[in-house]
Amino acid sequence: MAANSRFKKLLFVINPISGDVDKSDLEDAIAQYGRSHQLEFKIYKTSGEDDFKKLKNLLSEYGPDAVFAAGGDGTVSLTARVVKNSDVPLGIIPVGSGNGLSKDLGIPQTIEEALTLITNHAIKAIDTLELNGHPCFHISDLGFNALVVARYSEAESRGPQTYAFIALQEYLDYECHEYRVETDQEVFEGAAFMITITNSNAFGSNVKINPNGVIDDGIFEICLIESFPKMAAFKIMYNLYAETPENSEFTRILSCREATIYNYTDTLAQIDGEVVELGKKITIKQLPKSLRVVVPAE
Ligand SMILES: Nc1ncnc2c1ncn2[C@@H]1O[C@H](COP(=O)(O)OP(=O)(O)OP(=O)(O)O)[C@@H](O)[C@H]1O
Repeated sequence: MAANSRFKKLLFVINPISGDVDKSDLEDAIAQYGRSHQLEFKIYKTSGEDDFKKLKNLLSEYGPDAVFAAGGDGTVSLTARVVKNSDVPLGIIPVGSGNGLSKDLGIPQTIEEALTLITNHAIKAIDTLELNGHPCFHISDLGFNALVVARYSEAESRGPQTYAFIALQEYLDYECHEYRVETDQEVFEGAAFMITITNSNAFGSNVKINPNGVIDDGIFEICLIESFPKMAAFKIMYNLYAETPENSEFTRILSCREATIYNYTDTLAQIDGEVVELGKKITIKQLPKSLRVVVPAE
């Protein structure tokens, strides 16, 4: 991890709708921080249409020292795709509902504190993943959670209560699906409740699906929750929150450098909070140290 030079010119990507909160305070806070630290900056507000292309153009025209994503995991993922494989680092101001990657990177969770990383930070190069060519910067999964994410994206209200309500409704009738997971180390074949693919540790909800994952070690994890009797759900959840998934006989973590998953029934998949069509054969590739991120100085 490199301690880094001062940023002088910044691009902020603000999602006006993320986390269901008004962003005028955020814009005021950015303007104030910019004034007091003599920063040149631009704000790009996402529209949900063509943002990737517009941001790619803005990145090359404006030439910022860093790009800060102010939104939830979807906005972070959009901005990460824009700066990936460039020298421009990604900063995060967490103003979504989950903010998973920012928590895993130790980024402060208030706007005021997150802004201080502009002037006092380190830069870390992290590994990212691709699932059938779709980039993943935090967590992907197949099965139960992807179904809940799909229903949540269509829900009229947002927030953890809505998510928990949908999860409970879907859980009661959920049937596990059959998969085959081939990694460079081992093979799993059987029914699973969900399969999570990640370099990171926890979902935005703080469920530690992969407590020992290291985001820049060249290795990623496939976390299996195998088919289990409904009565075992509480114990599984307890062990996930307690960071002891190994205490549950229904969870298993495969560490690997590459993998192929056969999703025989083509169950739903989600990548960083967005539902994606991946088909029945999913090839997972790791791209070591392919994204530079702004993190707290040590
Ligand atoms: N101006 C806009 N109007 C409507 N939708 C938008 C707009 N800008 C971005 N979006 C949509 O917002 C979604 C991304 O939201 P994001 O993930 O950042 O916030 P969130 O869902 O509240 O937080 P989290 O992912 O942390 O739960 C994308 O689907 C994107 O298309």
